[in-house]
Amino acid sequence: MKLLDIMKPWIGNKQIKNGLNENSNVHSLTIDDINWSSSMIEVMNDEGNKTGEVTKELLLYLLKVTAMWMLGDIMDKFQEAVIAIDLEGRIFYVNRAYSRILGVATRNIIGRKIQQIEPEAEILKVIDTKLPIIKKNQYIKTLDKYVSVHIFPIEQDGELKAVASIFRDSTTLVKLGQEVENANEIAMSYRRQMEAQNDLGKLKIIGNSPSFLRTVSQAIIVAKTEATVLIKGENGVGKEEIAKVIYSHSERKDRPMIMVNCAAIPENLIESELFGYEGGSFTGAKSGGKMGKFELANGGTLFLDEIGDMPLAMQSKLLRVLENREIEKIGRQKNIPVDIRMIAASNQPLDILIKEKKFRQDLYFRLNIVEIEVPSLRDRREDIGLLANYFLQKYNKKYGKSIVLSQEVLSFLYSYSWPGNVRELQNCMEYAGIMCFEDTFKLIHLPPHMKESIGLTVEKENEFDYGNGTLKEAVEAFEKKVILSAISACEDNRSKAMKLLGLSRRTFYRKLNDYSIHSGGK
Ligand SMILES: Nc1ncnc2c1ncn2[C@@H]1O[C@H](COP(=O)(O)OP(=O)(O)OP(=O)(O)O)[C@@H](O)[C@H]1O
Repeated sequence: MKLLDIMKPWIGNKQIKNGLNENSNVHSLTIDDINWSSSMIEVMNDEGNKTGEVTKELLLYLLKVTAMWMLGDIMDKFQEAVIAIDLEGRIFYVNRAYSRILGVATRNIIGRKIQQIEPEAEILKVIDTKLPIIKKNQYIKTLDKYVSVHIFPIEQDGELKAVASIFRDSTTLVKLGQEVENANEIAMSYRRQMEAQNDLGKLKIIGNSPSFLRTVSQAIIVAKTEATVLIKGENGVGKEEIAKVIYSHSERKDRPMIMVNCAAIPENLIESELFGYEGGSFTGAKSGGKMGKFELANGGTLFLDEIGDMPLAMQSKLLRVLENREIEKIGRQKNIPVDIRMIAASNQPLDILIKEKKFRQDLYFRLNIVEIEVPSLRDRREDIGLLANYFLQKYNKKYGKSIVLSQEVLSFLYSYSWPGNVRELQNCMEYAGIMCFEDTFKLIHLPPHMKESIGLTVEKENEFDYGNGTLKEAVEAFEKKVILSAISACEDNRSKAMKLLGLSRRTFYRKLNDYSIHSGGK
């Protein structure tokens, strides 16, 4: 390999004076032949004949200059920006990518001190520390760009001479990464929704609306933790169902879940119900004592429904349990340690109860570690059809029927305000399951309060004229009316009316005869 051939692209065919013979062929200096111990280096032609001489210093200088040109040209091809500063911070080298990424011309940078351009520049730190810095995806505010930087000291014979920095514009990469992350997030949320849907299938809880699926996803996520959860939502929205989702997805699913409806326990019994008592601790106490719900739930989960109805004195006790994780059993000297995962639910706005001093704020904060809101049925009307059909099938099975929803009822269900939420819808379907003896569930089969809401007349019991006769006459008149309305509700289908009334064939026909009820219910 010819050494000067390497230099050729940079120094061209110019003959180098000052040490090289006028006639020497600079292309013919062969690396392998150089005798570096000599102060003069011989230059040969291609045939191997000596054509001249060059001093070692000059050759070394040429090599350095060439190397710099060469490297400079190579570094200008880099996508990465390169900058080098001396120990005073003066910039003595930048490549083309540097001026492109920073948007400044090289001539405006070379010779300037980096302190004037960027006083806080990381590169300055390396002058003091002599330690390299590697940073990925640093956001540069002034450029609105992300860069990955590698700053390193340049030392010669153990002495720091300069500091260089190579950095890459990683904005596209970072943005791509962010997009991938977003895509992952979306995929995750779809996955969670899918899981939620599968779980709904297993749990027999119905709903496909985004807001309901979000609630279920939240429940599944929080289930894996030990956090106390407060479930909020109107009456009958399915708070208890969500509590079951949390329980069935938690680590404690194999241990008991004890449910307490705080509104259903009389105030004077709530303490003994929750905390239990030792035998003989008060008059009327069972001799063997009683385990409270907390003790029963030990190691498992306690679901306190309607927490807003808990008396204030009990709230203080509950707060103590949550803080100390031990219960004070009535009549017992020593507290009992408990390990309980708490889930509470309320359909009352606790913030208002707090303002009215009916609910302790400190207890609220203790319970409300994670809050889950179950949306009202009004706010997820997409679920109405699904739920209605689910309940109708359930009650069809229970009452041996095969009723289907009519379009008019379905439209009504979608437009109704559902103050009682899912429970009201469930009751409506059960009512139809009992009262409808046709194949189609029509408006007339809706429960009375719903019929009234759309102006359908409802026969009221107290509108019945019992007359002034004997009790027997009044009972007979009433019986006739009930039979007639059953026949009418079943559109003159007597077998259905018979079933609706719960009468045997013989009794039914005897009564038709007794009351002279003939065709068409007349
Ligand atoms: N998504 C659902 N899928 C199927 N059934 C549901 C769903 N949500 C609620 N239900 C049913 O509706 C009824 C009321 O639900 P739940 O008791 O969970 O409501 P809640 O909000 O706890 O009521 P409350 O405010 O009275 O305590 C229950 O019979 C329950 O099984």
